[in-house]
Amino acid sequence: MVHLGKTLLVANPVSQNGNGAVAAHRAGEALRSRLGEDRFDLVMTEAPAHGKRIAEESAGYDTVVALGGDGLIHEVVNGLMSIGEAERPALGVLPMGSGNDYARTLGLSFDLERSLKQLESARPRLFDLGLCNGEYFAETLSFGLDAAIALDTVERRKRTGKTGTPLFLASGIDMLLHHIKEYRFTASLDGGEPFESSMLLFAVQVGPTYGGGFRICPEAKTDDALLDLCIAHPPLGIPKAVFIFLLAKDAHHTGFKQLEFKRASMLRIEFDEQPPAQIDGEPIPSLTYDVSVAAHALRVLVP
Ligand SMILES: Nc1ncnc2c1ncn2[C@@H]1O[C@H](COP(=O)(O)OP(=O)(O)OP(=O)(O)O)[C@@H](O)[C@H]1O
Repeated sequence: MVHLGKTLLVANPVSQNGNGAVAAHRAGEALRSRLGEDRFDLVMTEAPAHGKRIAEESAGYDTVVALGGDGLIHEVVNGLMSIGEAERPALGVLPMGSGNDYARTLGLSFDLERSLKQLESARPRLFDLGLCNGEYFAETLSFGLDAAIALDTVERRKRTGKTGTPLFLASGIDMLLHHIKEYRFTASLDGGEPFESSMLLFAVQVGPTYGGGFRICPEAKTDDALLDLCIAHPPLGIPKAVFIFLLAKDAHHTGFKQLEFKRASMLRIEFDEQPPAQIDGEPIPSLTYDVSVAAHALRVLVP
């Protein structure tokens, strides 16, 4: 644990429907006793966007551990990336979200005691980030149907208290049945000739999953300096769309001819009409998206 160095724990007390608060105290006690009083601090986020501001000020630390879900990790990553490389702390994660896609990509347990043990023996590795319209993403950026699902889960969780896969399945089925829509776009990959097309879903992934474990780009690697894309083209009827969506949970969707898989380190997408769009589960509304990979940009602690 000494290898974490001076450590700041940034915890979202409202993550996972409020479980984050108790988990933060437990993790805080464990880390403080192992690292020592003078090498550990804990700050709870007080509102959306606070996690980013805390991380922006973390240059004196060796490690910043985010305890929360993908939303908090997104904020902390963006805060860390505002610090110059030489002073930038490494990122650690204690998963306490409802989707936990980044934690899944890192191979972390969702059980706090186990993830604390994993952090103890973790080693830093340089991982890629995505960058979209000036905002970094750790795992996922997507447009259309899958973004509508991701954004719907936030409202639905408040309404129903559902979390994890049941939450994403409920949102997914509802969006597929009632909100499936085509969007026309012009895209250019790696500075190449722009092409026009239509999509129902367009995912740009650093890691393989989104939506609480849907393996949309199963081959995506976090350190290959490339973004993995999955584009679902119309026509795609509702029954088939539901079928493919369910198959994607276990990465059995890749053979369908409506799905196109690509890799790029840079892309520009212009939509005719603003689609639902999410970046690590948070909305990112626009008509034009300039996306690139920030290769090996962040030291991340992995077991
Ligand atoms: N004290 C707070 N009060 C209200 N919202 C907060 C607070 N701290 C952070 N947030 C916001 O809570 C949102 C959700 O947090 P987080 O991602 O940590 O958990 P989650 O939604 O349970 O998990 P996941 O993103 O994996 O589904 C984030 O957008 C964050 O900005």
